[in-house]
Amino acid sequence: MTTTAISTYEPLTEAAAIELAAGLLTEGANLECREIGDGNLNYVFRVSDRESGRGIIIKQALPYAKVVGESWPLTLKRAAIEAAALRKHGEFAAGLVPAVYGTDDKLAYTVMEDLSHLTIAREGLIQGKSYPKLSAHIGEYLAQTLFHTSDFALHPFEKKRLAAEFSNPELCKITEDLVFTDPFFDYETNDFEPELRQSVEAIWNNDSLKLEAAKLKRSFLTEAEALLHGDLHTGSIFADDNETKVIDPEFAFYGPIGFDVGLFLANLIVQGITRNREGRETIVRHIENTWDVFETRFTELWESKGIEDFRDVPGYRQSVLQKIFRDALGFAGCELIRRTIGLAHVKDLDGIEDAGQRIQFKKQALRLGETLIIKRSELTSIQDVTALVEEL
Ligand SMILES: Nc1ncnc2c1ncn2[C@@H]1O[C@H](COP(=O)(O)OP(=O)(O)O)[C@@H](O)[C@H]1O
Ligand SMILES: CSC[C@H]1O[C@H](OP(=O)(O)O)[C@H](O)[C@@H]1O
Repeated sequence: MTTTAISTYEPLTEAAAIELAAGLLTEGANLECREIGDGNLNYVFRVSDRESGRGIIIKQALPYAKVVGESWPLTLKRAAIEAAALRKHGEFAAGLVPAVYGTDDKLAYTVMEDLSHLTIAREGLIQGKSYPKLSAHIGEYLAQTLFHTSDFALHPFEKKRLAAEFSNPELCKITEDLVFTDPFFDYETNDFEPELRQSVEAIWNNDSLKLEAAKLKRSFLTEAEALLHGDLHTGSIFADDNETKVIDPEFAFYGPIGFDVGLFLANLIVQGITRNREGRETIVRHIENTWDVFETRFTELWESKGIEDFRDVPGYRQSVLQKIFRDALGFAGCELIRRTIGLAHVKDLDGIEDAGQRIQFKKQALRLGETLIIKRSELTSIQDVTALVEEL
């Protein structure tokens, strides 16, 4: 795709987005455009042909975090990272990410496949949808993207080249602060109802919990295991009954494999907390199936494509998967806590209108988060985890 005549960064308008899209949609098409971004950080323009309804998406980074405003400057490079991660992950999980049609680093935008025929999984799950293929698809996505970008599959030179290409310090700092640090201290970014103060202060005063959070943060800071999505929550997944597409990898970087796995599990758990017994079963099955599919496919890839000299040493693969599982539970615990009392909440919980019920669910989320962090070495199977959700 060619770049525009605009030579310096400026935020796109709907009219400018139509101009950019004109060459990509059918010539002479009668185009319309709407800014549809509902995330925390970026503009998302949908340009479509009024007659056919066919569209494309132009996602543009702003030089600051949209949710806070200009007082929180943020690198424009995140747009290039997101496009490169979509392309790299697409090499291994084709069909599970949107196609990228073009990028412009100066204007910090990516042109990609329009997925408007699907629904954001968080929204659908809140409405009670079950998405029968969601966990099989995400388990597959996790195994393919994480295995193929790790030292288990790549020559060490290529792995380190990719790790350098995906250096993403500003976005990582957001996660280091908002997921791993701020919720564990009385910091002003935190945001919670007064009814939760007692539970929150118990977290701030719990040194054993904080010790484990510190270890998890250190893993996130130091363990360059694979190219992560970096923010794999259910708001970053489009789905229907047959299709699943993972979007928004602007937090991509080389980090611990369990982080992507844990974030997805945590966001399923949050949804499970809000459901009645029957609805919760669907979520429990998704939690179990995500791990089962991930573990099975990772094992197959290990055996068929693994290049590590120690690959066939008895017990090595099992120890790698055990570490990923343990890390995933710890990271899931941190995600549960930060989505409840940190800066960035989730609609699954905040959208509950009955205040008493909302507070009860949030307390459950905090308790489960603490348990996953503290007991991550004792929970040895995914059924140990789902038992905790079923017991609620
Ligand atoms: N490829 C796409 N097709 C259709 N809608 C999209 C697409 N990408 C993003 N969107 C819409 O824009 C919203 C925000 O996109 P997202 O990538 O999550 O932005 P942010 O980085 O700001 O969180 C999504 O929730 C979805 O509604
Ligand atoms: C100020 S960024 C807060 C939060 O937003 C990101 O999510 P998304 O881009 O999907 O809206 C990420 O989870 C950050 O932690």
